[in-house]
Amino acid sequence: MSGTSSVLNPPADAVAPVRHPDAPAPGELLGTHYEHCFGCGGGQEHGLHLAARAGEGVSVTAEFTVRAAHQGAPGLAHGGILATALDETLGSLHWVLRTIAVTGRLETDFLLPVPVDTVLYLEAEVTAVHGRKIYCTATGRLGGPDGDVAVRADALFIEVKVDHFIDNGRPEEIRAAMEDPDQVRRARAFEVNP
Ligand SMILES: CCCCCCCCCCCCCC(=O)SCCNC(=O)CCNC(=O)[C@H](O)C(C)(C)COP(=O)(O)OP(=O)(O)OC[C@H]1O[C@@H](n2cnc3c(N)ncnc32)[C@H](O)[C@@H]1OP(=O)(O)O
Repeated sequence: MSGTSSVLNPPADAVAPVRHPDAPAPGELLGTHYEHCFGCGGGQEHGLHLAARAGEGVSVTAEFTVRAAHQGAPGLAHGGILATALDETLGSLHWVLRTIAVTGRLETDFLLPVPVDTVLYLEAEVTAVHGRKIYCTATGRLGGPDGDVAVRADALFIEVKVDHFIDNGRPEEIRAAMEDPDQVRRARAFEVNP
């Protein structure tokens, strides 16, 4: 889209993304990557509780119901919350790539106001990969998966090793996550499966 920074345009030698052979089947619910994640975790009372599903190719779909706790203007979703919903949906793509990655850059367009109690129907896909750089795009629609686009984003995610979290996270949470065998198994599986 015009207005998107040139750093979000994949270089000429970028390659098409490849769906990992062990990616969840299209339609499968992805679940949370971390119980206390504000985007998808069940342990965050006012979090987004965003539910994402694997899509075809290297894509995902997700739904987010805007609640009163997510307001900016009266009765309307806060823009930062909508950016978070886009970021979380884009982050879910990495279940399909089976790569751990973090957001390096996220550029968002806010096209329509999003009222409290509405469902935002989100969709994201990886468009290209260049080394550790993962180029992706997302939309959020109102009224249904084919409804009007209310928000959209282009983003660059950067692949990292699990050490990114171990080295930079707060020791209490890292220790708790590392004591959760499911969390460790999941993180390691992402690292060892090319
Ligand atoms: C316990 C385990 C749990 C696991 C849970 C899974 C969590 C999932 C969470 C999901 C939650 C939802 C998601 C979230 O919210 S993720 C949370 C929000 N994001 C972050 O916290 C990331 C913070 N940033 C960093 O840690 C570093 O800057 C990273 C790791 C991103 C890069 O630093 P690193 O030292 O590693 O790499 P590099 O600097 O050599 O750069 C490498 C290449 O990338 C290019 N580049 C970099 N940045 C930008 C930029 N801004 N624009 C354009 N380009 C950029 C750079 O030019 C270079 O290109 P090239 O020279 O190679 O061509």
